[in-house]
Amino acid sequence: MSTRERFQQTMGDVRTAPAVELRGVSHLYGRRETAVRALDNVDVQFATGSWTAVMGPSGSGKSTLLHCAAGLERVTEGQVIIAGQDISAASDAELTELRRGPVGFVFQSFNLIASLTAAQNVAMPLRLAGRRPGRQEVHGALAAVGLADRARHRPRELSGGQQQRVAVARAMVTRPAVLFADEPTGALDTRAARSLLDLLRSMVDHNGQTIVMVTHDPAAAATADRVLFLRDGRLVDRLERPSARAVADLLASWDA
Ligand SMILES: Nc1ncnc2c1ncn2[C@@H]1O[C@H](COP(=O)(O)OP(=O)(O)OP(=O)(O)O)[C@@H](O)[C@H]1O
Repeated sequence: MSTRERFQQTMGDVRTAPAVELRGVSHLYGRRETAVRALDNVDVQFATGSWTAVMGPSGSGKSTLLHCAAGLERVTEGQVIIAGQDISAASDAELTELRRGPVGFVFQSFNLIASLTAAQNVAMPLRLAGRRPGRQEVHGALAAVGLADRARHRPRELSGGQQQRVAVARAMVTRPAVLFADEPTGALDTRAARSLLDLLRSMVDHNGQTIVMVTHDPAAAATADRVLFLRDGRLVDRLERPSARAVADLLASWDA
């Protein structure tokens, strides 16, 4: 194989490499007899430019999976590889760096700072990383979520759906390789939820964003490319390009 062919093959591998990979990941909370095995030997890959929904009963380990995959929680066993970097052995300082760069997080409760404007909230991750936020950068992130005209508004002057869009802009301003979302539509009404899901869909389709999202809502899960089902800390099922009906049927079959 020529050098050029080898180079092209390597570039192909880089492009098709998963954005996040969990290898044999287990996570225990507590110690000895009181320990809870929240994740049990999970192997999964999240392809670059794909959107995965994670579902399962309460306590099945969904948030733990998200937190371990994002480097917010250290795994007890196994490896987590984000953007080609094994973070399992990363130092606390390296994990902090990771949270300021390759990973973005959106929570159910928005978590915006009430006293700051939308633009100041979006600028916060850049400031925390020691950077002086550029006006274009911050306003570009707000414009991308359809809120260019709300930059000076404070969270209480925005609807729930708009606040969650600000949270998405804040997560995206550092251009993370992966956006993790924990019940992002959980506090929104049906219309605001739909609009947020459409925004996430277009980020995947038009920008090649990778998204991993925990949800209880079959309609939200059906907007993703793939749904993974967790039970007792194990991946027990998956659906590709699911309909809301298929997701709801599978959930119902577990309760039966
Ligand atoms: N900090 C903690 N200390 C001890 N046990 C914990 C802790 N966090 C979670 N657990 C336990 O780990 C298991 C998985 O919890 P996790 O929050 O990941 O579930 P989940 O599927 O996200 O649940 P829910 O849908 O209710 O949010 C549960 O049994 C839970 O009680």
